[in-house]
Amino acid sequence: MLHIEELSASYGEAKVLTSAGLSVAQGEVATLCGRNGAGKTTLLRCVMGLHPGSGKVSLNGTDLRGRKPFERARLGLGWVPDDRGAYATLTVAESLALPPMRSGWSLEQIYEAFPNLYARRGSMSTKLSGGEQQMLALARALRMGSRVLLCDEPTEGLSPLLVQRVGEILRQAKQQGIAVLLVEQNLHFAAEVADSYYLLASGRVQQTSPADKDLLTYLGV
Ligand SMILES: Nc1ncnc2c1ncn2[C@@H]1O[C@H](COP(=O)(O)OP(=O)(O)OP(=O)(O)O)[C@@H](O)[C@H]1O
Repeated sequence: MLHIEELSASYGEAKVLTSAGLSVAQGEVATLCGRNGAGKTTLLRCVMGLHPGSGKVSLNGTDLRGRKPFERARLGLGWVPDDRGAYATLTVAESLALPPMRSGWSLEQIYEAFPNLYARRGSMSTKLSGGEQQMLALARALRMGSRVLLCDEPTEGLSPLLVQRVGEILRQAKQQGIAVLLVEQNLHFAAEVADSYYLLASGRVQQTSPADKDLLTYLGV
């Protein structure tokens, strides 16, 4: 579904990605691990078209090179950023009422899956707690009808109960054939949802597994 090949990216002279590649199939959750500063967010940003990169990114066989972020979103990429990206001028209900780009979850489905967002539907998005904003970012991607979710540390700073909720929602998305590229440092959480694991180190990506001692040593867990 999502295929990344020989992706390279830099900030000025500093090379962050050098020939990185990975694939995520329909209904698969692929976890991307790596140390702080390894380039995980940069990789997601390149896939979304938010940072320039050379190499090939394709979605269901469609080459995304040269396409703007909104075009990629229309093709089915959903961005769940680590800074949550809440709209400062919209309430929760207004954020979720934006017309879906594709056929996504209904508002009823969203509010059933995210009861805390239903409770806070009249609040300004930026007044939500960090965890609630994280939920809103995920809810918006599902509401938009995204077929591939690019999730950047969706459990960061969440209470154990909310982490569990995110896990349930990702499993539900998987069952619907949605693919997820998950940047996650919490390997215990990843183990509950992931089908495959990749490690980003020295600008390259290699397939790994949570049982791989090298991975655990590398991540210091
Ligand atoms: N806008 C920027 N300008 C210059 N350098 C940047 C910029 N954004 C990120 N970097 C650098 O690029 C490298 C990769 O950053 P990135 O955020 O992609 O890593 P990461 O693996 O997601 O890290 P973390 O786990 O800490 O979020 C880091 O060394 C970072 O300092």
